[in-house]
Amino acid sequence: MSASLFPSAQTIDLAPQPTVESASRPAAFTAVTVQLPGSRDDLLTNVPVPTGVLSFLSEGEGLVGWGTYASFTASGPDAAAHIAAWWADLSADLIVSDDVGVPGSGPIVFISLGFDDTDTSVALVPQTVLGSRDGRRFRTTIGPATMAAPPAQLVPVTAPGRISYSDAAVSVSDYIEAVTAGISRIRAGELKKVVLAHDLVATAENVVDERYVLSRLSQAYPTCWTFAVAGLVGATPEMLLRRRGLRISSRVLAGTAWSDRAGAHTAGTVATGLLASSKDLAEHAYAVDSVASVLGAVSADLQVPGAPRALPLANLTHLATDITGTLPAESDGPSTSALALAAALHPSAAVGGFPKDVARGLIRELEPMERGRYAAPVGWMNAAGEGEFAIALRCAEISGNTVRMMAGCGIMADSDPEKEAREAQIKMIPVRDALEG
Ligand SMILES: C=C(O[C@@H]1C=C(C(=O)O)C=C[C@H]1O)C(=O)O
Repeated sequence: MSASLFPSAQTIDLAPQPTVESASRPAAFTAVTVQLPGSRDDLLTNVPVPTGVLSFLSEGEGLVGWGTYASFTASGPDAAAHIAAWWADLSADLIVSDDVGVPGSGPIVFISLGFDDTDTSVALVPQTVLGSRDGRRFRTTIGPATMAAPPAQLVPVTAPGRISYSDAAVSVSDYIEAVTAGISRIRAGELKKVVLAHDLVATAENVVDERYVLSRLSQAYPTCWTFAVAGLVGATPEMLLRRRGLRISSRVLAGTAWSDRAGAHTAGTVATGLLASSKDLAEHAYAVDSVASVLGAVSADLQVPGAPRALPLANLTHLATDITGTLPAESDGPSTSALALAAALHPSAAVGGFPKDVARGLIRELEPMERGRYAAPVGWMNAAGEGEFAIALRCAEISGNTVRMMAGCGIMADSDPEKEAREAQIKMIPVRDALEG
């Protein structure tokens, strides 16, 4: 965990304070966004610090940030609501100047929620954000009105060096046992689907430079969202909730196949098999229904495709459904912010199971590890409640030389435990490859 930045408080911090000392707090805090000259260089190459990096990037567009203007942690069932209230207060106090006016310009907060009520959720307002949207570059600086944009003293990126792996809380054989138990419970009629995960620790020779991992992830998985918040770093293919103006969308994934033969994904055979797999289609349908039922309650025109498509990534192929809708202007408010909607969707059946509460209980019982912020919403939001929250997958918690990876699979009545264990291994490849360079 990002222990240096965020002590793992198990209680809600009810009196959050900006990290700037209130005694020395000047009268005005500003968020100033300026347009920068057009540039095609990778945003990550501009991040001056090796750790505490903030990132939310896809196809070269998005946001990176560093420095802490303010931070907040919370846990419990209302963690997201506490973060939302904190952010509303904090952003209301900022004097904003934004000549750019694109998604992500102006003041923003990066948020990474905890998976379960006992896991700590983190919110962080950076001092500096660099953004790229629709070909436009911008920089936002948040701080005292008198503060100039801090000069970026770029610390050179370093490689992690030799990597060794060891079991973490749930080894592969423990995982196979847990999946076997999950299958029995499904067959006994307790639930229909449960998503079970396990972890693996990589130890690097050197302190891990988050930029090294992020750059490699974004190059290998350009269509995924390369994210970093408080040491949780990954490249996820799954968008839980995006909100722009009143438009909302979600990319639901569940159902996975791969080939051990290089290049087989693009050949289409994996996709064809996946689209014909009744196990994967049923697993996918639970995930789609779990998202559509929540968003259908807030959007009268929700569009849900009748069948999934295949989404090939470099290491595997998923079944994917893109859902879109519009929020009614008259009922818009804090309950329909991107964060509130992401929290209401979490955990979707893509990472929890069905029925939701039974699956959550079974995960606690069969998975003897803390998910922390793995498999929970991660992203950013502005003061108007627009933003993007992906599901934190294909990721790891980085702390010093230690990198804890987590990955899991949707378990159904007809799952094969050995195959699910193999799938979880394949889902760890993105971070392993990024570390090994
Ligand atoms: C749980 C993970 O991935 C999820 C599970 C999937 C599956 O079981 O087919 C597919 C995509 C994700 O929704 C993970 O990557 O750890």
